[in-house]
Amino acid sequence: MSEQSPVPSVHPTTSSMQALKRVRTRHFQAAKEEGAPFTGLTSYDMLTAQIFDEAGIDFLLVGDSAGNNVLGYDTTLPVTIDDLIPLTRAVAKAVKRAFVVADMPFGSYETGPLEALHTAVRFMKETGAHAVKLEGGRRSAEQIRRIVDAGIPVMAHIGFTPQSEHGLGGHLVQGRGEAADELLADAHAVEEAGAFAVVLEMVPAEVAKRVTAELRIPTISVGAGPHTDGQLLVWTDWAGLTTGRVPRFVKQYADLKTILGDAARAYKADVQAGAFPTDEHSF
Ligand SMILES: Nc1nc(=O)c2c([nH]1)NC[C@@H]1CN(c3ccc(C(=O)N[C@@H](CCC(=O)O)C(=O)O)cc3)CN21
Ligand SMILES: CC(C)C(=O)C(=O)O
Ligand SMILES: [Mg+2]
Repeated sequence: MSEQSPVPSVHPTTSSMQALKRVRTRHFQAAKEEGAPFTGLTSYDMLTAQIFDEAGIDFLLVGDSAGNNVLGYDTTLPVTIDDLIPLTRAVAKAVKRAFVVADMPFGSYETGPLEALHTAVRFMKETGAHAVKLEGGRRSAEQIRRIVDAGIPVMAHIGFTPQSEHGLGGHLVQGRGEAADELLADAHAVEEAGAFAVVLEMVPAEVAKRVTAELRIPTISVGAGPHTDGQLLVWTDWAGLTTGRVPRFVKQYADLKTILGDAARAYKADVQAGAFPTDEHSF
């Protein structure tokens, strides 16, 4: 690093987000303008939320991916508001710095702006989350507008939207070829509706780059390449805990499946061998 141009304290070399007491919506905007990428992970419980918060992860999404990762469903479709409220409350209570986003589940906003507002109000009132997220571009624009007008920040989510996996015909990359224009239209629609950020899921990197350049609001990649303003991963994929198919866009930063499996086998072997518990574990 060159020492020739001292960096003013208001513009640290990494990100001005790191020093924040609490991350707020304007800081995502500032990060985009600074070109300092921010990070998010999903979280569904207090302990992971504390760990990720202390590690400096900027936002935690209490995703409806809890359906796959906590509740034992094959998809996110059966997940309800009542399933997510206690998980979101636990995450919001656990963090000091991270921005907490509550994911609105399938069937909680599609009928119209008032249903969407009612759901968003429930999450804000009952969980302590700082924003809500919902899926869909142009089709969800009125819902986004109504929630934002009530003073609730909205994170949009376009590209591959897991709640419509049957309509989309599987876990497929969105916005390829001619469909890039559709994706751009969705991105502009959510920005105009007042979303403070937009998740791009499973979108070609070059298309995500174009969206990021055209929008004023920050873009967040989950399987949309490196040219966005932030990155997001499902924590169980990222930590190597997922037992099912792990998407190609995931980088595994740990191997928790092996660590926990080895620990379970060692515990069982110790008990069978009389090696646990010993006097030091007894009263
Ligand atoms: N962000 C995210 N969204 C999801 O919907 C999701 C996760 N993560 N992680 C856990 C499960 C597993 N899912 C997925 C999603 C995509 C692929 C996948 O491998 N897709 C192909 C792309 C196919 C194409 O070319 O269109 C790939 O090669 O990555 C696998 C599992 C869905 N679930
Ligand atoms: C993958 C992200 C964007 C999500 O919606 C979830 O985890 O539920
Ligand atoms: Mg989700």
